[in-house]
Amino acid sequence: MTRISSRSGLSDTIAAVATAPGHAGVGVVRVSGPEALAIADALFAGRRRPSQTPGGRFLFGGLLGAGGERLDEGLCLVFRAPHSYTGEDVAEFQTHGSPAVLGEVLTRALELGARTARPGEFTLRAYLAGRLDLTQAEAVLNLVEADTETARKQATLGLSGALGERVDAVARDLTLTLSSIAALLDYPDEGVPEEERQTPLARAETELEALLGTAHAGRVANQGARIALIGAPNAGKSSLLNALLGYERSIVTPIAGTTRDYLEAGLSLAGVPVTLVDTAGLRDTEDIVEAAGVQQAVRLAGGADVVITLSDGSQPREALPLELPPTTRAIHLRTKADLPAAWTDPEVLEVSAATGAGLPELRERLGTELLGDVSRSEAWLGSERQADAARRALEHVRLARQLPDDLASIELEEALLALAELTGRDVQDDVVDAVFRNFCVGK
Ligand SMILES: Nc1nc2c(c(=O)[nH]1)N(C=O)[C@@H](CNc1ccc(C(=O)N[C@@H](CCC(=O)O)C(=O)O)cc1)CN2
Ligand SMILES: Nc1nc2c(ncn2[C@@H]2O[C@H](COP(=O)(O)OP(=O)(O)OP(=O)(O)O)[C@@H](O)[C@H]2O)c(=O)[nH]1
Ligand SMILES: [Mg+2]
Repeated sequence: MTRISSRSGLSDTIAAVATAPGHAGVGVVRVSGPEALAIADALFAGRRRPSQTPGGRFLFGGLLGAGGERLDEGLCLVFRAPHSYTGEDVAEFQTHGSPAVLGEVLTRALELGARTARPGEFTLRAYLAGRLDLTQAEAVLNLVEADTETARKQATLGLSGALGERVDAVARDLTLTLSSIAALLDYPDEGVPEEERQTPLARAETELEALLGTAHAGRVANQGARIALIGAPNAGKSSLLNALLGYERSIVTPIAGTTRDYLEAGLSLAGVPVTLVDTAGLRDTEDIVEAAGVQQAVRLAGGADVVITLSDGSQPREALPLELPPTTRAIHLRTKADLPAAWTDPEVLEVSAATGAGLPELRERLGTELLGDVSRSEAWLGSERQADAARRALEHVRLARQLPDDLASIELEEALLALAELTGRDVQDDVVDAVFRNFCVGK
């Protein structure tokens, strides 16, 4: 991917295919910048010239090659600055969704003076035009990549500006405190009344803590999570994987040691994209293939976001031959609940892959482990970059609460800088570049 520098070449006109590679009903080429409508005039022949068409309209007509031949028939959408996604003049060509047509239309736009858009450059332009803040731009990225309901909901919330508003509310409290400190600095004997200083700061601290509490859920919603199934041979790991998936993905037999190589399968759980990992049953074994599988299982348990341990409820209980680190998010299951129980434990969830008993409860527990108890109607932090900035802001606010007025001011300025970086209101070019580098071309 080309490295972008966010402020260079912004007066150019850019073009890209906006739809996914491959064949589809309709495909879109987008052109944005000062020459967009002039390019459209040369590329498109309809009832009217695009440059003579008011913004917000579409034209039906022919898309023309260099010799005036028809490449396809399609639509031209006309947007006029500042009333477009980027804030610039934009022409969109909606063609039949063939890579051949889209490739030739794009080539023609480039011949007519556009240059290929860099990854995320349409959205970058929207950000630089002040139409989106950086949290909204990142929400666009998360929305394009969303596969599941929770990811989609959070991205839509972020796109509406809800996350930026949460951050701005904190920033207002910090500014308020800073100004009351500044107003009293000339009167060194007075100091800011404790209450005037602590109330907004306490509120800011609480809100930043709440925001940071959403970072894990945000990461899981956007990146997904890995859930490893761990237990002795025959505990019912593969059966549970199949039951959760709703189809027979993994081989199940009464022979202990059936699963040797690990196996992954994707599904949506709690509206979150999840990879379930079935592993070899843990035991000492002479079989070198199985032993390698057991080693893998231990490694997979270590790398999983959640570990589900399974113990056969119809057999005498045996301890898991594996120490999970105390920080592991683990759910313990007693399997084969349809059979007479050889043991019970109120701490352990009972499930039966055979009857489906306990699976709704298991899905709910998994939802809690994955997302925590954050409110789904509030905006969550949507990237590591945002979480990092929020963390720095929180540290400065905490310090400010313990320091005398003049030193507190310095910490509050720092906290405000971190928040401005979060929303992108005041941010270094390289941070912006790093955000947009993750986009695809055409977005
Ligand atoms: N064809 C197409 N569909 C798309 C986009 C696009 O660029 N093209 N979008 C891009 O990712 C998203 C929609 N986002 C957009 C946001 C603002 C404007 C826009 O023109 N706004 C003007 C006019 C508003 C109005 O007419 O009410 C404005 O805000 O002034 C267009 C698309 C999703 N669907
Ligand atoms: N009655 C009953 N039998 C089950 C249940 N789940 C699994 N079994 C049986 O238990 C045996 C082992 O099941 P698997 O799912 O292959 O167990 P596993 O943990 O994957 O075993 P390995 O791959 O050998 O480690 C099979 O005969 C299953 O039919 C259940 O919920 N109820
Ligand atoms: Mg198995």
